[in-house]
Amino acid sequence: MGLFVKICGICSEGDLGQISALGPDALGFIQWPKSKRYIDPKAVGRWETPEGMKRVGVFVCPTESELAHAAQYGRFDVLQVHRVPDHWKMDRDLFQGLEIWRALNPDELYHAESWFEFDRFLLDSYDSRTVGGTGKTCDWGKAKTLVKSVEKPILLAGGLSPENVEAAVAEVKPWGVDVSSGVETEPGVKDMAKVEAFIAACRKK
Ligand SMILES: O=C(O)c1ccccc1NCC(=O)[C@H](O)[C@H](O)COP(=O)(O)O
Repeated sequence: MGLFVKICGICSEGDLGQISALGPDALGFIQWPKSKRYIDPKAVGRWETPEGMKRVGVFVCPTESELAHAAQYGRFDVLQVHRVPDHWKMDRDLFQGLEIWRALNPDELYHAESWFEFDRFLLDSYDSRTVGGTGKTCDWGKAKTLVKSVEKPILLAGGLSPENVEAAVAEVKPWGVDVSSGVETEPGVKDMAKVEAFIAACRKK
């Protein structure tokens, strides 16, 4: 299988339609109300997406009831959680059939004991002022070490763009990549030329 590509922070049905046509593997919808990219799960639920393209709901330290509500209304396939405490657990039985991805920054190696709970990991940069969509690259050297040492698939995120994604993939060798601000004109508004260039760079052999 080739590199898995996720375009995150989609806020409108118009952007969604155009991005879907460009063929990424996953589409991300921010479920954190403080984000400029927040989108109501009920709106997401009304939007159609191509068969097999994963719908990812992105949360910050969510409660189980918040996850259940959004998963139901947004029709998500994946729940991606950011900033959950070290020993955060969830009742996987309540979310059967859904994948759970955990966002980490490359310094959080010490989370290892709770890693088995998650299906995938997303390595993102850390910013004390906000959570995701920062446009800041994370430490690719540390990310590379993590990719080698952790058995589960890892997506690299943080500050990726059409210009640097090939170099990032060559260095880190992640299972997948995730981008948001590197393909935007402003927070929540995607630039289709950049999305297309990003996906093309990811698909280059
Ligand atoms: O994008 C947001 O506003 C956001 C807010 C809260 C939690 C996560 C958020 N984004 C998550 C993502 O998966 C982004 O794609 C990832 O952080 C990379 O962002 P960027 O550096 O802008 O490419």
